[in-house]
Amino acid sequence: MSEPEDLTPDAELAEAEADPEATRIVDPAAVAADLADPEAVAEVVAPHRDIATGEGEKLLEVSGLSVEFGGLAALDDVTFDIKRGEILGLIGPNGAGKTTCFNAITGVYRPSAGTVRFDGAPLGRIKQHKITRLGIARTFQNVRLWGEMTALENVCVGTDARHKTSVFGGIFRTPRHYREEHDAVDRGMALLEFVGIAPRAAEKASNLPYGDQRRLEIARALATEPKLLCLDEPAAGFNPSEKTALMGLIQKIREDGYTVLLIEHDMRLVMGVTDRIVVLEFGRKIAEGTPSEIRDNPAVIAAYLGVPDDDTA
Ligand SMILES: Nc1ncnc2c1ncn2[C@@H]1O[C@H](COP(=O)(O)OP(=O)(O)OP(=O)(O)O)[C@@H](O)[C@H]1O
Repeated sequence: MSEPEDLTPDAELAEAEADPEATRIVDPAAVAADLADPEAVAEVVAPHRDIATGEGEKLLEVSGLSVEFGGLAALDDVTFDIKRGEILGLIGPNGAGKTTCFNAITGVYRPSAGTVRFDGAPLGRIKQHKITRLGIARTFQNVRLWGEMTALENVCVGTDARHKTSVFGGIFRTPRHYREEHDAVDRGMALLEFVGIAPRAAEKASNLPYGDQRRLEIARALATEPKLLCLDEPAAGFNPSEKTALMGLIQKIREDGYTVLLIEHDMRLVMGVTDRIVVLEFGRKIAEGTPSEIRDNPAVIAAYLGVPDDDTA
């Protein structure tokens, strides 16, 4: 079967990939002229997502969630919800149960009690990869990328989660397979531009500066077209100006129609970017409210007392 002409990967990108002497820096405007237009990029980044939940209604409902490790209750009867279109912060001192809560929602851990409903249906005992397909994507506390793959390839792997081509289609290179491959490259480039690292598309992920690796992780998570994006300490290791830039990116992600669950240690960032905050301590929810309500909440102040600002979350 011959390759349909309009479905071949962009020539510039293929050339850059083939030339070992190349600087490995891709000019995004040469790969796709549309990347120069932020609105066009935002549209490609957030295509129509099939979300049953209405704007402002509960997208995720966590109810009575408990997780135990041996005798230790890492999460104890925790209840909260995330409304579609909001940025919800999940904070608490070290060991409070934030990551455990993420892991229980995303199918890494099995809760010992409680339920999680997502987009109107119970998640139950669903496997991790199925949760991605249902529309929950996450980044990790420690960056997890395919270091030997380029930035663009890392993102295209994310778009793969949405592809419909069967194994047969992949082996025999059906027109649909080519179309999806081409779409993945276009969308991958738009995602890299959206998070601010398109010029580094052809660089190996392991060669990217740390801050760009964190942005790449976010792009890869967005590539799966999630209904809910879970960010686990995305500003870890960032300097103040990188943190400010990250706040801008998180706001941009929300403006593009995504719902965000954010675990973050930096209080300035959490207070500045979230709509509501849930506070955990020793596995239990001790407070919930707007950033200003949380800032003045005596239980929260007590939980953090004596802990310098940058070490809290
Ligand atoms: N896989 C595990 N096995 C045993 N105990 C665990 C496991 N994961 C977490 N814990 C324990 O559960 C509790 C909650 O940990 P968790 O990592 O969820 O906290 P956290 O709020 O995310 O902390 P941090 O801010 O330090 O990342 C801690 O006491 C931790 O030691």
